Parts: sequence; structure tokens; C-alpha cells
Amino acid sequence: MITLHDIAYVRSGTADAKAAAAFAVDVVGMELVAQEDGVTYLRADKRHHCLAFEEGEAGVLASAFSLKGPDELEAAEKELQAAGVEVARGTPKQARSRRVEDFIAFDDPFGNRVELVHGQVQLARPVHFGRPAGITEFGHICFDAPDVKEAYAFWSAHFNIKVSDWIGDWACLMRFDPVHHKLAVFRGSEPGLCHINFQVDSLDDVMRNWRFLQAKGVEIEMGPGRHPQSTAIFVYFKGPEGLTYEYSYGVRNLGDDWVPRVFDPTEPDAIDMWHGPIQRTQTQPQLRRPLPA
Ligand SMILES: O=C/C=C/C(C(=O)O)=C(/O)C(=O)O
Ligand SMILES: [Fe+2]
Repeated sequence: MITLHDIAYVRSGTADAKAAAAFAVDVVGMELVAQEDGVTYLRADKRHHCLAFEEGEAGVLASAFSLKGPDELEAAEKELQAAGVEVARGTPKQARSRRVEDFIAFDDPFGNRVELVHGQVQLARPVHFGRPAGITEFGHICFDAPDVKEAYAFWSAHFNIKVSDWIGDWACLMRFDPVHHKLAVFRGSEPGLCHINFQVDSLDDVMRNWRFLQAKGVEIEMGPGRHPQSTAIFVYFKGPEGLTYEYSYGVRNLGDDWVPRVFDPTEPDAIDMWHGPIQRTQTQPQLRRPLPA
């Protein structure tokens, strides 16, 4: 069993790094940490970065989770290989570019590129936020996959992942610590990054951010609303090149005795208890690249 410790980062390709970074800083409120070798690094909490834009074709390149250390990384590599998953270890140069000690990469059964890392660099200094959006941390990652049941079968077979809630066969919200979900999979015809979530400090932050986004003419995909699953109050909005961001406040923590629930996706309040207009958040496509050599 591979024990995920935390989410680490999303790495996304961009054809316009300047626009992608400007949106991440001036609209989302992240800190621009560095721009180096065609990569722009953005942070929102203690991590060196939780979002990196690599110049090139637009689309998600990888989503990463951290493990405890080198022994755990090696054990993860062996476990995945034994299960027939093709796994590659990153080169020192690639690890340096990700600001991690070491990492492995593989594709989930649908082609979502996942990286497992250890030794992600942290920055001790406070985050110099681009604007006061109230971000407290990088909250969760959401993939698309054509079969969410099969996606859960994969994650629960090899990882310390438990389902927290199902939305029929349309979505699976998963946890590996008390937080309701740090990984979600939504049904979509192709692999991709459904959205990247940032937790904010208060309900007021969600509402202030919503007003700010509206005033800036940013496309609001959904919200403000409240998810019945995590009870979080949310707003989803669209950044450049199809990258969807979510702010949310109030995600619940679960105990070991939690029994997963099943919500009917055809019900009007299945994803928003406030019955706001439901719009399927468009996904940033997964770019198909060879595994690290
Ligand atoms: O569509 C349902 C979304 C649920 C949640 C939640 O319960 O917080 C999400 O954050 C999500 O996956 O976007
Ligand atoms: Fe979310």
C-alpha cells in the first residue's frame, strides 16, 4: 500500500506564460516565486510551488502527490511495477525543476499523468500573495476519467485512499487524511485536470472573491454555492487556456467511522445545495508525453 502524505503540485503547459502567470497572481492571488528555464513557479502556502507553468503546448502535464521519503518512493515504484503499471524515475534535472529530491511518474488507467515525489522544497517565509484572496492552502486536485468506479478501484487498490462520497457514477471524492477530499475524479470522456482548488479563510473571502472575479470579467463557471458532500462553499472560475480554479471554504474533516454516501447526480441539489445554475466545468486536457527517460 502506497501512503500518500499530501498533494504536491500541478504542472501545466502554457502557450502564453505571461498571461497564465498574470492571471495566477493578479486574479487568483498566488505568489510568483520564480521564472527559470521556461518554467513559472507559483505558490499559495508553505510549498515552494503548487502550480508550475511550463512553456509549450497548453494542457495539464502532471499532478503530484508527496510521499514520506526515499524508502517510501522506492516501495511505491516496486508496488506499481508489480501491478503492471509502467513507472519511470525522474532525472536529477527533472527533480530539480520540480523542486523535489526525487520522483516517479506513471499514468493512471485513463492517461492522467501522476507524479509521486519526496522532499518537496518548502519556503519558510510568509507567502507574498498577489492580492488578498484569503487563500490558506492548496486544497485538492480533480481529474477527469471515463469511468469513476474504475478510477476508484485503481486508487484504492494501491494507495491509502478511501472514498468519502459518490455522486452516482459521475464523481468520486476521495481522501487519504481527515480532509473530506484531496483527490476527486469526475466523469469525462478524456483524461484531464477538471480543476485545481484553493481553500480560503472565510465565507466572506468566497463572496468577496466572487465579486472581484465578476468585476474583472472573469468567467464564473459555477457558484457561489455549497457542495452537499464536503459542505464547502465554493466558486469555480476559468483561467487562461482552459484551466479551472476553485476557491472553497469550510471543507469538513471525516473520522474513521465515516460511511460513504451516494448522491443522485440527477437531483438539482446534487452538487449545489443552493440550486445555482449547474455548468459542467470544462477540463484542461491531459497532454500525452512519454514518461521521463
Ligand atoms: O460536484 C461536487 C463537488 C464536490 C466538491 C466538494 O464537496 O467540496 C468539490 O470540491 C469538487 O470536487 O469540486
Ligand atoms: Fe473541488
